[in-house]
Amino acid sequence: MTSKETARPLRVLQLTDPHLMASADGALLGVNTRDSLNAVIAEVLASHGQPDLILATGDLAQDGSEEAYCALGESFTAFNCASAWIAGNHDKVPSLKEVAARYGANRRHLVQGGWQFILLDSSVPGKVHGELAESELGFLVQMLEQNPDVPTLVTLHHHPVDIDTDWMADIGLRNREEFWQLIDRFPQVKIVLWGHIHQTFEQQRNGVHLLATPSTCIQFTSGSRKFSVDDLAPGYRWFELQASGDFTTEVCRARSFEFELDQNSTGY
Ligand SMILES: Nc1ncnc2c1ncn2[C@@H]1O[C@@H]2COP(=O)(O)O[C@H]2[C@H]1O
Repeated sequence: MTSKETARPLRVLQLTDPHLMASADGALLGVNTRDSLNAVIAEVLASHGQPDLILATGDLAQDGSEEAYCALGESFTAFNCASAWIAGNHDKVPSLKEVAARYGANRRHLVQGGWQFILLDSSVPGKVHGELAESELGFLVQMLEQNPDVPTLVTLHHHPVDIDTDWMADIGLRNREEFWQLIDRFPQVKIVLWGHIHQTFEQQRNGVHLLATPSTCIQFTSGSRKFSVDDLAPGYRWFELQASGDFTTEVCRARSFEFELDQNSTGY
């Protein structure tokens, strides 16, 4: 292997909140969610090419159906790499895990390209908000203690900090203080990444980059007090991770996807 090859960054794709449904016609506020996911995937391949790893960060299905998870797996066959799927509030964990296992995507820990990826399940059956069970927090600590010198990305579905979108204040991660007390003990954590908020979010906290990403279907209006959807195109997040712990990231959108969003909706 040449020195140039060893310096190649790990290319990681985050796809989030696709809200797929059992029916191929399934739509959220007028947007066909399979079509929008496939438009995002086409944009990834045209703009960035093949990733080395895909993180699918929850609300993979709107209806928790096996058909929806199979549709996700089939869409991901456009990529040559592994993916890892986590649950959001709309998912049904048993079905998700069963189908994810068929696609080799039922993973909660990976070490690749000199980075560690820890995937946490913050879903609470029947609830919109998130919470990390003791078992998830224990797993997080165990992995961080076992890999003290490995730059780390931690991902979950729910937002673990306040965002400037008031109607979402009560539907983030409830036990976030416990989460941050743990993260604060481990300086190798470089990134905390989530979905759920259907919008771009980028901040820093104690040197940790806090990142969230548009949905592959509909978008919520940043800064809105009430439920509100924005007509921004579906999107994804791309990372280039160096083994040193340095990284770049950007959010991109499916530029040629045409859709008619029901902007008068007051919720779903
Ligand atoms: N008008 C609304 N007010 C509050 N919450 C809502 C409203 N409409 C939908 N929701 C919930 O808020 C969630 C935010 O993102 P989800 O896609 O998880 O699913 C959404 C619904 O469960």
